[in-house]
Amino acid sequence: MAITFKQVDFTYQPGTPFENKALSDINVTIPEGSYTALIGHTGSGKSTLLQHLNALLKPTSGTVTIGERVITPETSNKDLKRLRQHVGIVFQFPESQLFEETVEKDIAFGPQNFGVSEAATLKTAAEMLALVGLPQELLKRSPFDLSGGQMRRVAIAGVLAMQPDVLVLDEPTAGLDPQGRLEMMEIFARLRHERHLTVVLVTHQMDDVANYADNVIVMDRGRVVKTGAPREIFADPQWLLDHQLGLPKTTAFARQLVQRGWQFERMPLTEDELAQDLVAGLPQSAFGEGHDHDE
Ligand SMILES: Nc1ncnc2c1ncn2[C@@H]1O[C@H](COP(=O)(O)OP(=O)(O)OP(=O)(O)O)[C@@H](O)[C@H]1O
Repeated sequence: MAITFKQVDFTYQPGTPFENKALSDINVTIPEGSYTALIGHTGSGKSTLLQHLNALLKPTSGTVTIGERVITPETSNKDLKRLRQHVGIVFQFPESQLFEETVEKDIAFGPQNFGVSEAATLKTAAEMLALVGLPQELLKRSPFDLSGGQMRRVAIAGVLAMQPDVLVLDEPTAGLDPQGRLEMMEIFARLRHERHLTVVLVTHQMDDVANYADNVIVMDRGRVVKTGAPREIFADPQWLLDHQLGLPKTTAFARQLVQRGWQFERMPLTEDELAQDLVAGLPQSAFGEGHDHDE
């Protein structure tokens, strides 16, 4: 499901002393099936744009087309339930929204609200728990007895239980340890392929952008200032610095090598690319006996 913004402005609390224009003239498409990263320094408008993806906020002017549905400033709040089923948003620290007595009931809550039978929703809950990498014995436990990382996975399972076409993630790894972060990011990558999801990731982690995204939207002061593949976005470090953004660690390291005379045919973005390029650029004598350089 693609989502397209046309000439979208959004102003918080218009006509009051707190009036704040958070989005200006947004024209951008999130292509169906893409893994789109939304980046920009703090206060640039990412969360505001994100809330337009399922009409939690409606544009002050312009249109947002979500699949077939066109959202305008006049769109009524009624009748948005279906849309919200198609676009699932995992907000920051989603575990804070858990509330049911058991994990199973929490995951089943959304589909039950849509009138799905209890038996079917409990089956879905079990499936979704497995999908986020948690064991079935947690189903009957209270979500409040789980670790923070497990609680977050349960909350994500609850969003997935609605079978969304688009999964929107607002800094989903915030506060997790490195292993937890990696596992979480791998779950999203797997889900994207298995369930043919369109993924939108709001993040400050440039390594995650380099490793997972195939499309990037850069925001600055309420405007989209650049869109493109990660390689295009990370090609100009000075531009990134000017917009208070960094480079992926691998690219930053590769730049250090370039300053010392190393030549890359393309700037490596991921550890894998860096390792390949380094090995390809080293003389055979750098390797132990028996190593096949082209392996
Ligand atoms: N409820 C609100 N009322 C008024 N202004 C708001 C509200 N929410 C956000 N803003 C303002 O809108 C602008 C964009 O904020 P937004 O939260 O979308 O940025 P962000 O890029 O998501 O930031 P962060 O990376 O810190 O989460 C900021 O100037 C912010 O202060």
